[in-house]
Amino acid sequence: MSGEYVPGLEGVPATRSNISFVDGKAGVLEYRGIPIDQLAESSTFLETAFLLIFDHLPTKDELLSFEVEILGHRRVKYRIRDMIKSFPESGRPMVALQSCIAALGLFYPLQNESKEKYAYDSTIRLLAKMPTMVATFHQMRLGNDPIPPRDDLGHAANFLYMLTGKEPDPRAARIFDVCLMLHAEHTVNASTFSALVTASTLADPYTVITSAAGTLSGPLHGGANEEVIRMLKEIGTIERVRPYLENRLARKEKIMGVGHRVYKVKDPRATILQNLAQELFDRFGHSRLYDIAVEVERVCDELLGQKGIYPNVDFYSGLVYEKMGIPADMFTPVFAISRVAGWLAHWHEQLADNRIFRPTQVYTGSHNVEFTPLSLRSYA
Ligand SMILES: CC(=O)SCCNC(=O)CCNC(=O)[C@H](O)C(C)(C)COP(=O)(O)OP(=O)(O)OC[C@H]1O[C@@H](n2cnc3c(N)ncnc32)[C@H](O)[C@@H]1OP(=O)(O)O
Ligand SMILES: O=C([O-])CC(=O)C(=O)O
Repeated sequence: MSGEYVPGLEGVPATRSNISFVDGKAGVLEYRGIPIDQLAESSTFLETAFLLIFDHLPTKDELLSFEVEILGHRRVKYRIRDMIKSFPESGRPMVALQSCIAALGLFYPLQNESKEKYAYDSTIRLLAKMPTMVATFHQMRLGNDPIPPRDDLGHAANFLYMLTGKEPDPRAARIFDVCLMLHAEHTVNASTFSALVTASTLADPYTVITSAAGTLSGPLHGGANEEVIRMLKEIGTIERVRPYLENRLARKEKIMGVGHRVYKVKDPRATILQNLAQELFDRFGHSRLYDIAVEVERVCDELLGQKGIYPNVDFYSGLVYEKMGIPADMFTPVFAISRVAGWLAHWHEQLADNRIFRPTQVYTGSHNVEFTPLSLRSYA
């Protein structure tokens, strides 16, 4: 075994998995072997979640009963709503979501049921309740009562309704459902790795997903979608794109929404999201931020293309969400209500062949250092 330290574990396999596949040079992403563009064209988020978690496309009956079960678990206990009400309105929605997921573990501990039933029920609860908890926090921070889920609306449409208070246009709801599918899974990314590590200790599923959600929130990972919109607004006009990017690079700052550990070409999800953004703008009115984003992509290709840095999934998603009336600080929670499908799939896979994660380190400290009594310590 090599003891070589690899920063960021680049290229180091951390697990064996048959859930998804990425070819970063060809720009290919597959879930259970199915290319992402086929799923985006023909599937739904819940069908894709079933595929990821249960390793096959559901039959009609399987899909119906999965959808019905999720629909039946959308509501959250009034004590969770009370807890959310006590959160500061200015608090970050990802922290609120993380706290809510952890709290689910208090209300739904493993009791007398079999581990298999508990795993299944927890899977349904997390998929069903996370959207409601995200929307509840948003309504409550605005001083409103939470909007209860509507049984006549599908998963995506119901979330948009609970979040914005408006029933979405059916095509907008379908576009949002495709966004959920595109974000559902992506091999051993940072948050999934967190989920695997926590799962490997045999922690309960709510703790596993809490770990993963915390990791997703960072600006180098899922938090980048929010940063992209801020950046586009800060740039403000097409003329300012090049000087803005050049200044940022001169200060050695990253450009948000571009670059990827695995993709060295444009992320296939960014291509689909860009097409969805264009469709939304054609139907519901143009966004000047979209023109700025296209120019940022063009100038980034010029300045960073030779390093293999191109738009990732976080680059165009915020433009789609903004057009749907989703506030910027909700973009990462939206990512989480989708990615929970992938986290759960990896949790199931890890438990099927578990060994606790316990890597090693390259120690760079001293040895046999003599203890200095407090009265003699001075670091001036
Ligand atoms: C859902 C997701 O998680 S998708 C990723 C979302 N994150 C972002 O959009 C944040 C911006 N992007 C980044 O910070 C990075 O590209 C990451 C975190 C995604 C990948 O990081 P790593 O694989 O560790 O790449 P690393 O940071 O080592 O960069 C390699 C080189 O490319 C440069 N680079 C990478 N990304 C960027 C960027 N966004 N802007 C400018 N330069 C970049 C680095 O400066 C470095 O250059 P150097 O070799 O001349 O020093
Ligand atoms: O794979 C990664 O490192 C990040 C990413 O694109 C994702 O999690 O969707």
